[in-house]
Amino acid sequence: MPGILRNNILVIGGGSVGAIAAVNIELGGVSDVTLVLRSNYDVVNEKGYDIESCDHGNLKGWRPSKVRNTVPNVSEEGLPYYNYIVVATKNIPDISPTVIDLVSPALRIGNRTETTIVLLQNGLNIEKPFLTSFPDTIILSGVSLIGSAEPSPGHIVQDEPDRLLIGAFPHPSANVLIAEALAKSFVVMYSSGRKTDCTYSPNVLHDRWRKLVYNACLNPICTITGLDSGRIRLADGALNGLVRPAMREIVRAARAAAGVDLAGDVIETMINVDPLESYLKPSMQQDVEKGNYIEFENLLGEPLREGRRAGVEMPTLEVLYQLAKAVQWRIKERRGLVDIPT
Ligand SMILES: NC(=O)C1=CN([C@@H]2O[C@H](COP(=O)(O)OP(=O)(O)OC[C@H]3O[C@@H](n4cnc5c(N)ncnc54)[C@H](OP(=O)(O)O)[C@@H]3O)[C@@H](O)[C@H]2O)C=CC1
Ligand SMILES: CC(C)(CO)C(=O)C(=O)O
Repeated sequence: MPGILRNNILVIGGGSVGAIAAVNIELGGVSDVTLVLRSNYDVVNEKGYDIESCDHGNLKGWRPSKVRNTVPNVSEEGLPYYNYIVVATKNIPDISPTVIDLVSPALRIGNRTETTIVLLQNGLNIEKPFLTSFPDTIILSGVSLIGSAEPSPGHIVQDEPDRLLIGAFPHPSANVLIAEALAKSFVVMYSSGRKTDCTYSPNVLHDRWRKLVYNACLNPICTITGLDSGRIRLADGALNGLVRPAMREIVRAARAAAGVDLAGDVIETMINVDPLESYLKPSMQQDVEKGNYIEFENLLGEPLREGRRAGVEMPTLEVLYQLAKAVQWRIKERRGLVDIPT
C-alpha cells in the first residue's frame, strides 16, 4: 500500500498461538509480520501453513510476509526497528534459551523505547525479567483464551475462538498514558481483519489471576492424570477432590497476594470455559504428549510462591507443583539434560 506507513511486527514462536496471531495481524492489511520459527521452519518455509481455524476457515499454504529460523539481530543486520515484538513461545525460565535471551537481539542496542514487547503467554510474573533486563521498554500482556494445537509441524488446528485481552503491565517508570495508547493501538491492529475478539483490558493482574484459575489447576491436573479437560469433568470425584480445591486456593491467593477479587462464579466458569465435548487438552498436556518442556514455573510455581508469601495455605497446589517438577525432570532426562548415575 504505497504512501501508507506499515507496522513492522516480529512474532517469535509460530506454533499454535503464534501462527494464529500472525494471521490476525497480517489480515488487517497494514502490517508486515516476520515470523521466527524453529522445529516447523522447514515445512512452513517450503509449503506454508495448513491452518484449520474456527475463526479463519481453512488456509492452505498460508505464509506471513517473512519467515526466519533465527531471531533477527537488528543492530548487526542493519534492520529497521520493530513496532511490536510479539512473544508466542512457551515461557520456560528453567530451560535455556530464556525469553530474554531470545528477544534481546531484536531490540536495537541503546534504543529500547521504540519497540513494545507483547507477551502472548500464560502465567504470572512473566514481565519481571523483562523489566529488569530492558527497563525502558513497555511490556504488554496478552491473555488468550484460544484453543489451538499443532498436531504436526505447520498444521494448526484452532477449535476454540481467539479471545484475547491486551493491557500494559505495570511499569516502574514508563508514562501510563503512553503504555495505554500502545496497548490500544495493538488491539486495533490485531482486530482490523475483523475475524477475532481482541479487546483492551487495563486490569492485567486481574486477567492473569483469573486465567490462573484454569492454568494453575486444570493444566497440571490434566497433564498428570492424562485426562483432557472434558474427561476430567467426567472422571469419578476429580472435580470435587482435585480441581475445585486447587481452584479455591488460587482464588484465595489472588485476594491475599494481589488484592484481586475474582468473581464468585469464577471456578465454575473456568471449569466450563470450553464445551465438555471439545475434549480440549490444555497446552501443558499437549506439551507432555509431544515430549516438550512444561511451563510449570510461571503457571504453578509463581502463584504458589505469591500465595505462600501472603500467608495462604495451598496444600493442593503444593503437591501439584512437586508433581509437575518431577514431570519436567522426566522430560529433561529424556532430552539428555540430566546425568543418571550408573
Ligand atoms: N495452545 C493454546 O491453546 C494456548 C496457549 N497459550 C499460551 O500461549 C503461549 C504459546 O503457546 P503455544 O502456541 O500453545 O505453544 P506451541 O508449543 O504450540 O508453540 C510455541 C512455538 O514457539 C517455538 N519456539 C520455542 N522456543 C523457540 C526459540 N528459541 N526460537 C524459535 N521458536 C521457538 C516453538 O518451536 P519448537 O516447536 O521448536 O519448540 C513453537 O513453534 C504459551 O505461553 C501458552 O501457555 C494460551 C492460551 C491457549
Ligand atoms: C485455557 C486454555 C485452554 C486457553 O483457552 C489455555 O490457556 C491452555 O491450554 O493453556
